[in-house]
Amino acid sequence: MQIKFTKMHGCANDYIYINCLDGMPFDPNELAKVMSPRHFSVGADGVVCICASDVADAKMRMFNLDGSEGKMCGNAIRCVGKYLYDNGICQKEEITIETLSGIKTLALHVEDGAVASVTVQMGQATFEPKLIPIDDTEPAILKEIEVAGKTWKTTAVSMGNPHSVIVTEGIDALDLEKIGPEFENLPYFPERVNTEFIEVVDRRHIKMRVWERGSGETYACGTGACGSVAACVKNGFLDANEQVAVDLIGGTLYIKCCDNFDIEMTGPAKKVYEGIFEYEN
Ligand SMILES: N[C@@H](CCC[C@H](N)C(=O)O)C(=O)O
Repeated sequence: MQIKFTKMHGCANDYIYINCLDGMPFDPNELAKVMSPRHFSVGADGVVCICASDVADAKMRMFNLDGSEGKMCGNAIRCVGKYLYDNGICQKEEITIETLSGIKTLALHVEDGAVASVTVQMGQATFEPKLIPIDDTEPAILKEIEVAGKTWKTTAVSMGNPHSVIVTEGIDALDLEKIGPEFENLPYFPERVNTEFIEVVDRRHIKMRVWERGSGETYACGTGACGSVAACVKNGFLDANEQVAVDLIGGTLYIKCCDNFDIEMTGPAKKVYEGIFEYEN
């Protein structure tokens, strides 16, 4: 079977985008496992299928490198907006996308006829699973966990998908290939977890590295950046209603967390190339 695809990325969190508006003639979990491995195949952090929706302009389904399905992907949803606009499928500057964690509204920022960046209303961050007691009158109490012989403080946040946010120092030196899998598979998170390692630079600026559930270390994670800013606001490191720059290996995302923890994310969306994959299934 020949599968036409477009390689795109948001802050170097790269996925293989497949137009499934007329149907999906393959098993997407299996396809993600075949197309994603770097050096042996197309190579990406996973596969994103752009599907028809009855309730929004389109539906996004995203699959991690290991074939597992994610409920939401902040970097991919911006690229889906760009794909729909630039290909003349939906040429509105405000569009809606259905995801497994609800319908998201996107504002597309168009330059020279093509989408350059996108602002997404990501919905509300919630402090779940309730790994830590949350008292609205006090900063969140960070849960102490033991991983790789060290004590870390984590705040669990859901952006529709699960995140464990760790504020620490010296994130550039962390050996994520070694410690990442231990965090991903902590018993607190039966569905595994995405883990963000954060350094607070100042009240408008943080640095982040991420170990993603199902994909390993990626150069950026949109939902992770949103969850991290929410956790930092909850714990008093950052202020609500201010735009915060989140520096990732692959670029910068701008995140605003409102008083009620509704989150807005702005970042780039880039197309790299189109191709045809010969799928021997
Ligand atoms: N890179 C993503 C998140 C992808 C899904 C995640 N690995 C999960 O399984 O929850 C983003 O930009 O948000």
